[in-house]
Amino acid sequence: MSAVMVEGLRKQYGTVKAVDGVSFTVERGEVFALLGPNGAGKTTTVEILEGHRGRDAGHVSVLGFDPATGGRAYREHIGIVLQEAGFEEEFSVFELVRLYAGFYPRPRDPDEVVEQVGLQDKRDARVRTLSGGQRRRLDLALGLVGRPDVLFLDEPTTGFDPSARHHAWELIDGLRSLGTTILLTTHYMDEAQHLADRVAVLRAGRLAACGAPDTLIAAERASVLSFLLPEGTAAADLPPLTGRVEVRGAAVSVETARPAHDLHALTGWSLERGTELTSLTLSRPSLEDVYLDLVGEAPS
Ligand SMILES: Nc1ncnc2c1ncn2[C@@H]1O[C@H](COP(=O)(O)OP(=O)(O)OP(=O)(O)O)[C@@H](O)[C@H]1O
Repeated sequence: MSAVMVEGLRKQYGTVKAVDGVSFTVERGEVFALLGPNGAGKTTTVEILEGHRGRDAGHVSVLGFDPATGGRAYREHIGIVLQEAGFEEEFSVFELVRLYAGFYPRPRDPDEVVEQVGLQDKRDARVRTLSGGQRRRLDLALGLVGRPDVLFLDEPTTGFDPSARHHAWELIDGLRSLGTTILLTTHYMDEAQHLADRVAVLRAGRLAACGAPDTLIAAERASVLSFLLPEGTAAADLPPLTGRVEVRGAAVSVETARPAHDLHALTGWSLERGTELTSLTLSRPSLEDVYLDLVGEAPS
């Protein structure tokens, strides 16, 4: 059985269709990222899965529970890291993590968790004295401490400095290797590409695409070969290529679904003529390129 099953999910606020017939599954042990511009319906979807919001229609199951009616038994199996968690400001980091550990039947060791998220230096600091990034790490600690089977991470690294982000990625990779199923939302495409086994792109409450990043990239976008025309040659001299050739001055780019074939034809042609293909590059499209094609705007 999949860890998460969503079928025909709908949620409307007044006239706004926040989630408009969304279906997907997340397998056990998978890291799954929900992507989409502001207002696309990511948080609404995740909060319905967490049991924090009701739905208007559709079927939802997480670990066999309906989040709307699963109650405490359900919540003992999940961990939640919210975008804006309100904390007890006068607690110390350790006290708060230990308090949360007490809510779960088989928690992780609070000291280990504090160390895992890189807050050991702040173990005894009051929560109110933490920086924004340190608070986000505390959020992560509170989500982890209950040893959840499914962990929901809403924009887990927003506000992190680059090294804290890489540290969080390692932590999430580590949780995956322990078999934790992770559903995260993010606006960082490099994060999704690095962490997620599969991604779903939401646009205006609907699923625009779903699949492994590499599969989506291969399906949606060709690779681009670029180089400078050797001196004394013209575009008309180029060998037959499968891709679409664009020439601007001496700069040639070839958008191709068969990069090995076209690269071979070009390098063979160049060697035969005793020339060099200066500035030759083969660029692999990124998830961000595909995302922009799908949602028609920059990630926000
Ligand atoms: N409680 C609410 N009342 C009314 N409208 C809401 C409510 N919550 C969300 N919406 C609307 O539903 C739509 C989807 O919002 P949601 O927060 O799910 O998007 P999101 O993809 O998480 O966006 P972001 O990237 O900004 O977090 C938006 O148009 C939003 O204004």
